[in-house]
Amino acid sequence: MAKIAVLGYGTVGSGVVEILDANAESISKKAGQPIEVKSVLDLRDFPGDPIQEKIVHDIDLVINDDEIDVVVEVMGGVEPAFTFVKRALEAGKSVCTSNKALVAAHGAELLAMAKERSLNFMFEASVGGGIPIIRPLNQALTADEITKITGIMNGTTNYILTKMSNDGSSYEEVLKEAQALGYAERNPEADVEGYDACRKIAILTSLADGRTVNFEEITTEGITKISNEDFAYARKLNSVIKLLATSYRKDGKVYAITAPFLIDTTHPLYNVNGVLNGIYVNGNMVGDVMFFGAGAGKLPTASAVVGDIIDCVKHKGTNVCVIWDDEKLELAPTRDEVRSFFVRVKGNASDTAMVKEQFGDVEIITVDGLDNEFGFITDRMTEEAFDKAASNVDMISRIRIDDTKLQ
Ligand SMILES: NC(=O)c1ccc[n+]([C@@H]2O[C@H](COP(=O)([O-])OP(=O)(O)OC[C@H]3O[C@@H](n4cnc5c(N)ncnc54)[C@H](OP(=O)(O)O)[C@@H]3O)[C@@H](O)[C@H]2O)c1
Ligand SMILES: N[C@@H](CCO)C(=O)O
Repeated sequence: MAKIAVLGYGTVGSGVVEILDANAESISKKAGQPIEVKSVLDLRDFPGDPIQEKIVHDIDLVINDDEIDVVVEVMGGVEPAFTFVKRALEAGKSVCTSNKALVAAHGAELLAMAKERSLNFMFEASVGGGIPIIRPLNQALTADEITKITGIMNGTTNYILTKMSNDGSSYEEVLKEAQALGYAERNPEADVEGYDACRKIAILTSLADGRTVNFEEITTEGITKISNEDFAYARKLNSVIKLLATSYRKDGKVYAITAPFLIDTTHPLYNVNGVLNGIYVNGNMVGDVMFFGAGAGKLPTASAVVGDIIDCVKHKGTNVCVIWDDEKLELAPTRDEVRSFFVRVKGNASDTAMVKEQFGDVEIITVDGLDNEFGFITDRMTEEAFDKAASNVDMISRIRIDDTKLQ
């Protein structure tokens, strides 16, 4: 019998307990022994909940319990999660977490601590909820040099963008729904301002490269400025607006960005809607690979955590090697990136001289009901050249265009 402790009995933590109970028999077969939740650390009591007798409020009761082999950190935030996880590893316990804030900030250090002690630090649920993406990068795709990762990596914002686009729902209303469904972060600013997706692409890029990406250096824009007018133009262009987190390697440099992008029907992520996430990976040998599934929510996320718990139990005494060290991976500047942009400007669609002077002979796009403005799509140009040209027109908004295609 393997005994574990769960830190945090919220959306994910309660899902972990539920799955270990519901699938106890098959999990026991796969792990080679039954897995029992010995204690659950939380700030609250849960009277009436079957877990109530296992609730503890003092982390020392977990750390000092020699029967506990695996600690599952699903509280969120960097502190005290970081301290608790370090203490668990120092006490000889493997750790599984869904906490991307923790992994993006301290992944390399915690992996090194686990390796030194023949333990494991696993974090499959930290990116893409229930979608397997960490293990594929660590194991199945290691023959390749990863040339590009681009994905919809935040369920909350994809849910919001899908509902706003398809049903015309208001931003505030759909954000509340996403919170009620357990998708959003405790402070949903992390979702809607793109910080959560930024941390996820930092984790994936660090795993793909083996060096650490500082997530704070990734250009990051959220979805809060996307308007119903933007969706109207997107529809006219047979396109949708998605929050993409992307990194790619070009001419020996690595670029990374998290921002809303306009994508058309030929894009591999065009049909990834609602809370679903989709992650496209290109390897220099395998070519294109796609990962798709529930990106957030109690049971999908907990499923990925329990997969890690089983792996930790199976590998007790053996470190499953993950190459991610603390050497810094320098990112190339966003201003050098080349792409097209969709732009909305103020003015009459018959008076486009200034736009054409700056951007060349672009095709003018108008939408019925949107007066005194028009849109256009630029040729491919650097971000720096775009910003310079855009400063000379009366721009309302711009959305980058991603033209990833399955090859
Ligand atoms: N929800 C998802 O779909 C999802 C998906 C993937 C990853 N994640 C990640 O998984 C983690 C947990 O998310 P969640 O949605 O399950 O959050 P949650 O519902 O807020 O649950 C967190 C739980 O931890 C407890 N907690 C917080 N600080 C604590 C402390 N210092 N000591 C003991 N207990 C503490 C909270 O108690 P109180 O409520 O009393 O504060 C709460 O019960 C986060 O890192 C999140 O980013 C979530
Ligand atoms: N808040 C996150 C949870 C899953 O990481 C999201 O919406 O994707």
